[in-house]
Formats: sequence, structure tokens, C-alpha cells
Amino acid sequence: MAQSVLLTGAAGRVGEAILGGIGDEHEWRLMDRDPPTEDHPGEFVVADITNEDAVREAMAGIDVVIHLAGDPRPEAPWDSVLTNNIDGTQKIFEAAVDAGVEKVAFASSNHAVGAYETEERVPDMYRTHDDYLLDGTELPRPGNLYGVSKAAGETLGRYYHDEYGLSVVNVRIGNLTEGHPPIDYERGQAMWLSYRDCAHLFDRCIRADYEYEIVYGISDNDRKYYSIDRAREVLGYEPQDNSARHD
Ligand SMILES: NC(=O)C1=CN([C@@H]2O[C@H](COP(=O)(O)OP(=O)(O)OC[C@H]3O[C@@H](n4cnc5c(N)ncnc54)[C@H](O)[C@@H]3O)[C@@H](O)[C@H]2O)C=CC1
Ligand SMILES: O=C1O[C@H](COP(=O)(O)O)[C@@H](O)[C@H](O)[C@H]1O
Repeated sequence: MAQSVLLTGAAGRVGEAILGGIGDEHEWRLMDRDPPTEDHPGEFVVADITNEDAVREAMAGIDVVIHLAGDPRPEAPWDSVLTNNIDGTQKIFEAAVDAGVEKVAFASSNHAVGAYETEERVPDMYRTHDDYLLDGTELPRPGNLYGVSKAAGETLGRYYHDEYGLSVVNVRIGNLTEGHPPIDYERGQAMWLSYRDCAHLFDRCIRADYEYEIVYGISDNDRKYYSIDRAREVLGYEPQDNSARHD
């Protein structure tokens, strides 16, 4: 059955991948502080997620929120991640609970755990002979303030799940690129997420039943240092792409 989905950050790259793949599958309300530049399904709300009134209005009648809006730069300064990624995310969760939303899928990041990539482990951990694996049960270990903001978003989700029963899935997205994996970038190839797999993964976040989850959002790359087992088990994620199939 089609669900009513609020997609924040809809004008960005991840939004493009999702709408390109499953734009016909659900009833969409799109939200971004930038207006749309292309045709889009559903209605489009131009608003900032730190605008509480606008967020509350956009949340009315919504079943599921996919929350992408935020500053995606690993080098983003504290002022920006504090406002856009932490304060904005809190406003999304609060309004979701008040509106009776069932599920929120939060766009977390590999950078929430970036500091596991220690000098001793890299570059071997990016290569097929190495079996080092993170599975989502590890503590956050950010290597920058952007990663700190993503860990904070995951913790906000934990709070809104435990206190209010909201279903929350945190997707620690790897490196999304269109068409082919990052070139000459071993790390990016190990955490590649294709557009097709991205759309499918967030479709599963809309449709599956879960409580509070942390999963990794990458394709089925031969070499991966993030496990996708939990995403398979809980969400029914079945990725089709693999960075090793590209030169
Ligand atoms: N692209 C990737 O490989 C990865 C992305 N992510 C996360 O996924 C999300 C989306 O990333 P991308 O699409 O790559 O970034 P993007 O910069 O292409 O898109 C983000 C969108 O959010 C909007 N936005 C930012 N702050 C906002 C605010 N305060 N209010 C309303 N709209 C706002 C922007 O206008 C933009 O359209 C981000 O939260 C990012 O941290 C996480 C890991 C990897
Ligand atoms: O969280 C994010 O991660 C990806 C991959 O990180 P990188 O350090 O390998 O570039 C990044 O491309 C994206 O912009 C960011 O939001």
C-alpha cells in the first residue's frame, strides 16, 4: 500500500537517487530550503527544517519521514552542523512524534564511525584480504564535527524511540555516486552506495517494521568494512550493485 512520506532534503543527491528509483511508489511531500530544479512527484514545501512551524505543518498526515536535510560536508563547521544537523533533526523528531508519524529513517553517515579507520588499520581495511568489519553495534567514533552531528542525530532517534515509541532506523550511508563507484578512491569503493541500491534501501525503510536500528547503507561490494547483514535481516535489503564489477 502506498504510504504518505515526507522527504526532507529532497533537492539533494540522496533525494534525487530516492525519487529517481521509487518516486512512483509512494505519496510524497518533499521539503527543502532550496526550491526544486526538476520535475518531482507530490507536493514540494520550500522551508528550512529549523523553522518549527513549517516543519509541523509539513508533518500533518504523514506516515513515514525520510530525513536527509542537513549539511553533508565532512569539513562542515560547528555552527552549521549544530543548526542544520542537530537542531534541525531534533525539530523533525519532535514534530514527527506530535503528528503521530510511525517511522523515521535518518540519514546518518560513515563519518559517525570514521575514527575506527586508524593509522594501523588503513589502507589494509579497504582491501579484500582484510576482514575488519563494523556492524552497527559499535559505539559512534566520529573523526570530525560533522560525524559528531550524525552521532547526535542517532542519539536523538534513540530518545524519541524509547520515550515515545517512534520507529527509527539510522542509515549510515557510505559514498553515494551515480553510475559507477568513486574512481581512484579505495575507501569510497569499499563503502559505495549505488543510486539503485539507495532507492531500494530507503524503500525498505518505508515498508519494513522495526523498533530502533542502526544499519549501514552501502552496496554489496566485494570488499566492505561495513556489514550489511542487519539491513538485510531487519529491512529486507537486497542490494544489486558491487563496486568490484566496475573498473
Ligand atoms: N551523499 C552521500 O554520499 C552521503 C550523504 N549523507 C547524508 O545524507 C543527507 C543528504 O546528503 P546529500 O543529498 O548528499 O547532500 P546534498 O547537499 O546534495 O542535499 C542536502 C539537501 O538538504 C537541504 N538542506 C540542508 N540544510 C537544510 C535545512 N536546514 N533546511 C532545509 N533543507 C536543508 C539542502 O538544500 C540540500 O538540498 C545528508 O544528511 C548527508 O549528511 C550521509 C553519508 C553519505
Ligand atoms: O557523509 C558523507 O560521506 C560521503 C563519503 O565521505 P568521504 O569523506 O569519503 O567523501 C561524502 O561524500 C558525503 O558528502 C558526506 O555527506
